[in-house]
Amino acid sequence: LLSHINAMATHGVHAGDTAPLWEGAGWLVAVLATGAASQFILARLGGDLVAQLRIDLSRRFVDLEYETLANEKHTIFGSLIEDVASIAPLVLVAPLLAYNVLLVVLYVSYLASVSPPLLAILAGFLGVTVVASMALERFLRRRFDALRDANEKVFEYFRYLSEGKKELALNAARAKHVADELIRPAIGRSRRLMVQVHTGLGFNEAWTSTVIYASVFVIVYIGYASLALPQTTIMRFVIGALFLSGPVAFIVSAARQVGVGTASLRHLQRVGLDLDGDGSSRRSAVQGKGGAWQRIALRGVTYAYAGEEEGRVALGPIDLDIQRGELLFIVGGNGSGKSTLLLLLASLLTPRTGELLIDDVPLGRDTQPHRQRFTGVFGDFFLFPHVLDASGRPLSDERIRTLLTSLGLGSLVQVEQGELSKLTLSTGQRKRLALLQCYAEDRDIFFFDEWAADQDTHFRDYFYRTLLPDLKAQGKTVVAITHDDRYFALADRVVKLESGRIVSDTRRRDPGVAYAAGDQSADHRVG
Ligand SMILES: Nc1ncnc2c1ncn2[C@@H]1O[C@H](COP(=O)(O)OP(=O)(O)OP(=O)(O)O)[C@@H](O)[C@H]1O
Repeated sequence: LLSHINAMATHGVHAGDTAPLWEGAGWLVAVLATGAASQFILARLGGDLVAQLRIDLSRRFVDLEYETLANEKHTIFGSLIEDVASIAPLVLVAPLLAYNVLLVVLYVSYLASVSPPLLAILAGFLGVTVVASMALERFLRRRFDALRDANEKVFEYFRYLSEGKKELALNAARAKHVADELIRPAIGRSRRLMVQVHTGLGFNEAWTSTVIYASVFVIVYIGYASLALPQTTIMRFVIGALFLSGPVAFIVSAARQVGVGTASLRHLQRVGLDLDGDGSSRRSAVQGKGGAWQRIALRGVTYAYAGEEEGRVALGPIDLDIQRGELLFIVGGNGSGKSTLLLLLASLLTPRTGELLIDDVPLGRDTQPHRQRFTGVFGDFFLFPHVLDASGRPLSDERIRTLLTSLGLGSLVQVEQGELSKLTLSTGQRKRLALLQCYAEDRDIFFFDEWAADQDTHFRDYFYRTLLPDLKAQGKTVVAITHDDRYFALADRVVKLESGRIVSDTRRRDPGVAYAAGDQSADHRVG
């Protein structure tokens, strides 16, 4: 089309000659057809790439160690929203960039056929633009990273708004503090950085189009004044150079998506979600089974959370042996390390020093099979609506209904194809639903982090006197964190923590006795 327009412009058109019109129309149809086809292919490719990116990212979130984000829940929230949203355009723009680079190559080869000396002048101008753009990109890179971090802070404060809604509704002074002292400055910082980077990029775009017009101006001038080229050559070249400005402008403007997207890629790398890494090894182990065991032991284990001051440990050093089938209570004051101990036992945290042994064999690096031995309810548990068995299959509706009834939830929650109808219950009722999930999973070790704290007296009693002994009777190992001292006597063993150390480890001499006296009423037997 370009060459046809050039031929018409340089040779002229005779009055009444419709042939060039038809030829032009033919070329335009070809441009439309190939343009539409390429856009369709690009859209499909872009859609596939974005979908693949989302699948990859969510898989990596699943694979990511709990420990990595233990202190930074807002990071995961922000990454899922911000990073996916900004990497997607980067992925989408990649094929378009390739397409425009190809156009540039085609136009340049056409221009080379028109006039190599004029192309050399144009290349000089474009070279300056490319070098200036690259320098700007390097300069803005740190700003883009700072912008990503500033947005992270904004997300953290947004979380205050959703999770602290009730507190904020009650306390106008706090609501004002969050809005004026936290959110507004954080948004202000993000806005400043956004203005800086987009001003820089906008300046670069304006500069690039000026350079292209300047190059056309200089080409016309030098073409006539110094190189004494024929008018037709200069005109053909100028039209070609103006065609070239479109793809060049696109490539320069893509720097926005590239800048934001690569900042998000670097952010993912920082939080351990590197898209280049290979998560397949851990994924392959997910299906692994725990295997038979008799004793889990911690030897000289210490743990310190990231960001804690040097030398301060949350737990340890600790030595602890747990026998299969034991009903163990972990007790102690707030912050004494009970939850941390539980996370270490389940190898959700990795000891800083010491090791976890299964039947005297160190656990090693592949912790997945060991984790499959555990099911339980964390202090800050999350409730999934789908009830699955140990191998991930939906539990039968009939079985779920039986469990719901035994947990006093039969009339509150319906079930259809393994999915619970609602999770919006009271805190105590939600904990019972969480317990239902544990029964569905039916693993070797059941753990409970202050499960009974939100239960009414009846259910609390039922938990300690019926549920826990039932689990033990089924051969399960039970580790329960508790403050309910009136039930301590029901455990086989009570381990007490203080300031991260075990200060007492008491075993009952006759583990059978207390259970014989326990409440075994049929209407509350689970399963
Ligand atoms: N995610 C975390 N990041 C940093 N420090 C933590 C984190 N979780 C716990 N800690 C610290 O580790 C220590 C032990 O905490 P842990 O939650 O294990 O105590 P706990 O005995 O379960 O307390 P509680 O009875 O209040 O639940 C505390 O000093 C606490 O400040």
